Amino acid sequence: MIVSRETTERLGIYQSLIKLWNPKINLVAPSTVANIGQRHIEDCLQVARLQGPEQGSWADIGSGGGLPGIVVAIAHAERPISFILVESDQRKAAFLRTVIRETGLNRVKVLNKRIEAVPALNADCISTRALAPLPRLMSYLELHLTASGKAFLMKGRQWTSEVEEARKTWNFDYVAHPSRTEPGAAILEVSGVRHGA
Ligand SMILES: C[S@@+](CC[C@H](N)C(=O)[O-])C[C@H]1O[C@@H](n2cnc3c(N)ncnc32)[C@H](O)[C@@H]1O
Repeated sequence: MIVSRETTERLGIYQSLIKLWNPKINLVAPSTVANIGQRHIEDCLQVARLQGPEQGSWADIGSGGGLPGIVVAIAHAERPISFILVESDQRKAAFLRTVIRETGLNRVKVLNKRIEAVPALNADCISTRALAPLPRLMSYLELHLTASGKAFLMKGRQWTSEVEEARKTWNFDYVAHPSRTEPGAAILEVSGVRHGA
């Protein structure tokens, strides 16, 4: 992926805002602030490098400080995709709105609600990192992903056992993309989610 000057500038603004707000609202673990570029930005750019939609709608759920939602929205700013960042915490939602304003991301909106309380989003793509175990994520995907849509779920080292657990109650197809930033972790590309083993 070629990273344009505009993308680099926006990512720079985003990192500065995380550093500014982090002492007050803990967007990322304080121990990782010195290494935001590799630990968070590069980690999330991996999602943008996978084969995602060229247009349509993309929901990032449990966005927190915008990881991976803001990073992907910056990387795909030229694509006609409307992004929606779902985040239940009011202060984090305020942070996300500030980032959107300061970076001029005009296709990104914030929904300050719990994902379970949001009417079906019919998203073409859903992303998430560190929100919930896979079985619970499946129920969110069933509700909010279009039938032909796909999800990118950033999972830690325990992803194989989470897949096993989810398989007990859910049918789904997946491809595991090994993480380049965290050994053993993976980005699960999931589609065809339906209830029943
Ligand atoms: C562990 S943080 C991860 C944040 C971000 N995705 C990251 O990787 O840094 C989980 C975030 O999800 C939000 N959250 C938790 N449950 C939620 C729900 N049911 N609906 C919407 N947001 C939720 C929390 O407020 C928190 O900001």
